[in-house]
Formats: sequence, C-alpha cells, structure tokens
Amino acid sequence: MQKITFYKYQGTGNDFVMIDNRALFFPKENQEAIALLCDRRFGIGADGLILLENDAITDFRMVYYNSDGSESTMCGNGGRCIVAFAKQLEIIKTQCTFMAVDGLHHATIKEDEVALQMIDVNEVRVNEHQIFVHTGSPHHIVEVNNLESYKVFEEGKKIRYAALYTPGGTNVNFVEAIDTNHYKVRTYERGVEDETFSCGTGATAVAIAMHHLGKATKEEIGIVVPGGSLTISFSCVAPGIYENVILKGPAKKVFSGEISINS
Ligand SMILES: N[C@@H](CCC[C@H](N)C(=O)O)C(=O)O
Repeated sequence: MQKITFYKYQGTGNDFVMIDNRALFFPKENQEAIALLCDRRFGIGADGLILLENDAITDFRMVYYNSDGSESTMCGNGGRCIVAFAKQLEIIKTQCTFMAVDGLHHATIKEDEVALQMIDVNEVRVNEHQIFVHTGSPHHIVEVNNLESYKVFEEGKKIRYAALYTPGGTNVNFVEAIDTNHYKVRTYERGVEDETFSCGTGATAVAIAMHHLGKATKEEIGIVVPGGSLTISFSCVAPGIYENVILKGPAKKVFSGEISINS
C-alpha cells in the first residue's frame, strides 16, 4: 500500500483530485488506481485527477487524467484549478506559466478567480454533420431548446461514440441562448462518460462557435453551466481564427486528506 496526500479542487463544479507530484512518486501507469481515486463511492470522487510536476521552462507541468483513469487532452477547468493549487503550494503568486499536454499556458489568479489563456483556435468546423471546435480537447456542439430538460446523457453518449469521431471520440456540448452574448451549456464529457457540472474547454468551444456562427456579437461571452458561470474572451483575427482566448472563472479548494492505494 502507498499513502498519498491529496487535495480536492473544483472549478464551477468540475471537480479534481490534485496531487503534488514534484517528487515523481505517483504511479502513473496504474490506471486502475487513478480510476479508484476518482470513484465517488469507493474513492475520493472527482471528474479527473491532476498531477502537478516540475517543468524545465515554466512554473510547473500539468498532467491530466479523466475519471476513467485515461490520460487525456487539455482540461480548462482543471487548468484553472491547478493554478489555484500552485498558489496554495507557494510555487506562484498572482501570475504564472505552465506546460500542459496542448502546450504553454499563461494564467493570472486574483483571490478565487483564475483567468487562463487557452490555445489559439485555427478552425471552426461547420457542416451538415457538425459544429466542432478543438480548444485543447475536441468539442461537438449542438443547439437545443429547453436545455434544462434535455437528455444530455443519452444524446451526448450517441454523439461521443458516433462514427464521425471514431476512434478518439469527442466531448458533446448542448447549448441554448440566454441572449446574444450569454449562453447556457450542458456537457457530456468523454472519459467521465457522463454529464459534468462544467467543462472549461467545452464552454470555450461554445463561445467561439456562437461567435463564428454570427449569433454572438461580442468578443466576451458569458457561459452559464450547471455548476456556475464562466467568461470567455478572445480576439477573432480572421474567420475561424481565434487568438488571446481567455477562460475565466472561480477555482476553489474543497478539502484535503490522505488515502492509501495498492502500488
Ligand atoms: N473538464 C475538462 C475537459 C477534460 C477533458 C475531456 N474529458 C476529454 O477527455 O476530452 C475541461 O474543463 O475542459
């Protein structure tokens, strides 16, 4: 058995087990242990697990796993939470750079609010089969009516496993307008294989898609998710090309503890 100190963080209800792995002690190859730590009945419970590690050229490195134990692509809410975690560990003060699977990120933190620069977007794919944006993770977007009662799990799962996205799959976001520049979003997340309370890369993808489609008129969009509110700002430099993409919202520590895993 191996005893692990962990911290639990959440960003608009997207929750993560956070581990300081600067000493590289964590058994990354043990996918079963990662899934167990994220299990809501037999473990701590979370949508994902994040390791904070040293990086040669930035303040730290983020390594992200979905709750099924698989290492995955970028997590926007996780990125905001790891910035709050790095501040708690006194690695950073109010601004930082860090390395993630999709490259270099800049972020600032003021109290519980983290503004995280996401990767640039070079394509918004719109055709008869899809509205799709890759914001560090893949996101399919569907506009719906009556989002509150929409069957996000059932419909999301169908698209997540659709032939169009084989073999990697996609996350699926369902969106309904509040007004021109504010949208409600619910997301089915790949690797969690369920609806989560929030998805940062998903909210970012929706904001960019709504702007690209000409539905949103501003370069700052408000997104309301089941777990709270996010703001996404960007510069649209050409059709489908978005730079200075910033995802902003709260990131909070929930609790910390120790847990033993089979090593
Ligand atoms: N919750 C995340 C997205 C995490 C990655 C996703 N589940 C995938 O595997 O693509 C976010 O806040 O962006």
